[in-house]
Amino acid sequence: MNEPIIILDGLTKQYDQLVAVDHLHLTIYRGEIFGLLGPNGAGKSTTILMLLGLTEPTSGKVRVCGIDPVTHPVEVKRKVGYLPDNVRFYDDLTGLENLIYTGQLNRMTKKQAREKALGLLSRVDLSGAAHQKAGTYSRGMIQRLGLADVLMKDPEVIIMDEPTVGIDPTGAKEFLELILKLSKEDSITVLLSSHYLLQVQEICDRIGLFVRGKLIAVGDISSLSRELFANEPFIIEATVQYPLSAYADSNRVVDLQQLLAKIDGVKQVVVENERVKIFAARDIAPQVARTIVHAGLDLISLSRREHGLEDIYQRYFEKETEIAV
Ligand SMILES: Nc1ncnc2c1ncn2[C@@H]1O[C@H](COP(=O)(O)OP(=O)(O)OP(=O)(O)O)[C@@H](O)[C@H]1O
Repeated sequence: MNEPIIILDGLTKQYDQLVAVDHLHLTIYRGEIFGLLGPNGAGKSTTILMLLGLTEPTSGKVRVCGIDPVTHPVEVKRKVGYLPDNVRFYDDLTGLENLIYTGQLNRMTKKQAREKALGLLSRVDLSGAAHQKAGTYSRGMIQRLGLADVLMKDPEVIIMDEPTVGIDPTGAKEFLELILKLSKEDSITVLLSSHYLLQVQEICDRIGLFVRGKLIAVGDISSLSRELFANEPFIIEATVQYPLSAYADSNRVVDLQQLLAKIDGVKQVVVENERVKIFAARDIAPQVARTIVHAGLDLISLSRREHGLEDIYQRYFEKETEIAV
C-alpha cells in the first residue's frame, strides 16, 4: 500500500471570495479505500472535479496515477472510473447493452465488450437482470450497474460521490461490501465522498474529515480516536439496578458518581438513572464493576467501547465551530 496514486499538494479552489478547497495536502495509496467525509458544501465535489480534470485548481498541484489532470484530462479519465451520485444509463437498453456500449466507447470490439460485461455483471450480482432494461432497475441495482460500468475500463482508481444515497440500509451495506471486495481483489484505489459516517467507516482504510474546504483530520478510526481523545480514550457504559428502597434516595446516585470518580484514570462520570457513563484514560471496566457492586447496587450490564466515528466527527465539527465563532 505504499505506492502513491493520488497526490494533492496545496490544492486550492476559489470561486470569487469563496475558498471552496483550501490548501489541501493529501496522499492516497494504491489499493486504499479512502473516505472523504464532510457536510454539504464542505468542498468534496469540488475536490473530485479537480481530480478528474473537470475544473482547474486556483493554485496547488494534483496528480492522479502520476498524471496532471489539468494538462492531461483525457489520460486521467482513462485511468479513473467516476461514479457520480446520480449515475444514469440508457433506460431503453438492457444492463448488458449499456455496458457493451461503454466498452465500445473504450475501444473494445463488441465481442470483447460483451464478454467483459457478462463477467462484471456476475461480479456485481446482476447476472439475473442482465437482459432487463436499465429503466426497470432499482436504485441499488443502478449503483451496482454503475460499478460494473466503471470497471469496464479496468480503472486504477474509482471515485464515487455519495455512493449510498437513495439506497435502503441493507442495500447500502451490501453495496459497500461489494466495493470493498472488488477493491481488494483488483488492488483498485477507491476515493468515496459521503456524509454517511457509520456506513462508510466500515470499509474505509482511512478517512479524511473535510470541513469548509479544509481537511481537518486524516487517519484510520483508531488513530483519529487516539489523537482526538488522547486524554479519555475509553468509554465504559454500565446499567445498574438500585435496591427498591434507594429509588427515593437521590444521595445514592451522587454517592455512586463520587465513588466512580475516585477510580484512578476516570475523567468524567455521567449518571442518568440506571445508566452510567464513564470517560476514562484507561480501561478500568473491572474497577467500575467492583465499585458498583460494593456500593450495594446490582450490575445489569457493562460494556466498553472506543470512540467511534460519530464521536470523532462531532468533536471535530464542534472544534471547527468554536474556531469559526
Ligand atoms: N461553480 C461554482 N461557483 C461558485 N461556487 C461554487 C461552485 N461550485 C461549488 N461552489 C461552492 O463551493 C463550496 C463547496 O461546494 P462542494 O459542492 O464542493 O461541496 P460538497 O462538500 O461536495 O457538498 P455537497 O455534498 O453539497 O455537494 C460550496 O459553498 C458551494 O456553494
